[in-house]
Amino acid sequence: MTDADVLDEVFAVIEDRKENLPEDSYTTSLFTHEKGENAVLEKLGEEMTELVLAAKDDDREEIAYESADIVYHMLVLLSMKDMDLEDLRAELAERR
Ligand SMILES: N=c1c2ncn([C@@H]3O[C@H](COP(=O)(O)OP(=O)(O)OP(=O)(O)O)[C@@H](O)[C@H]3O)c2ncn1[C@@H]1O[C@H](COP(=O)(O)O)[C@@H](O)[C@H]1O
Repeated sequence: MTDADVLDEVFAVIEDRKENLPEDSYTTSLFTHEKGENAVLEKLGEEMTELVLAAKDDDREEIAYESADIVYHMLVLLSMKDMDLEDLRAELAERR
C-alpha cells in the first residue's frame, strides 16, 4: 500500500462503518450517537489545540500523532455530510 492509498483505505473503512454499523467500533459510535457530530467537532477543536502545542514544542512525533487524529475525524465529518475525498481533492486542485 502506498502512502497515498492509506487515506482512501481509511475513508473506505469509515464508509463501511457508516453502512454496516458494526459493534465495538469507535467510528460506528460517532455515527449512531445522537451527539456524534458534536463529538467529532469537539475532537477536531481539541486536537487542533494539541497540534498547536506540539508544534510549539517542536515535537515531531506528537505533530504527526495529532495530525492523524485530525485527518481521521475530518474524514468522518466528510462522510457524515455525504461528502468524500473527491470533494477535498477537487477543492485542493482548484487552488493550484
Ligand atoms: N484513525 C483512526 C482514529 N484516530 C483516532 N481514533 C479514536 O479517536 C478517539 C479519540 O482520540 P483521541 O486521541 O482524542 O483520544 P485519546 O486517545 O484519549 O487521546 P488524547 O485525548 O489524550 O489526545 C480514540 O478512541 C481513538 O481510538 C481513531 N479511531 C479509528 N481510526 C481509524 O478507523 C478505523 C476503524 O476504527 P473503528 O471504527 O474503531 O473500528 C481504524 O482501523 C483506524 O484506521
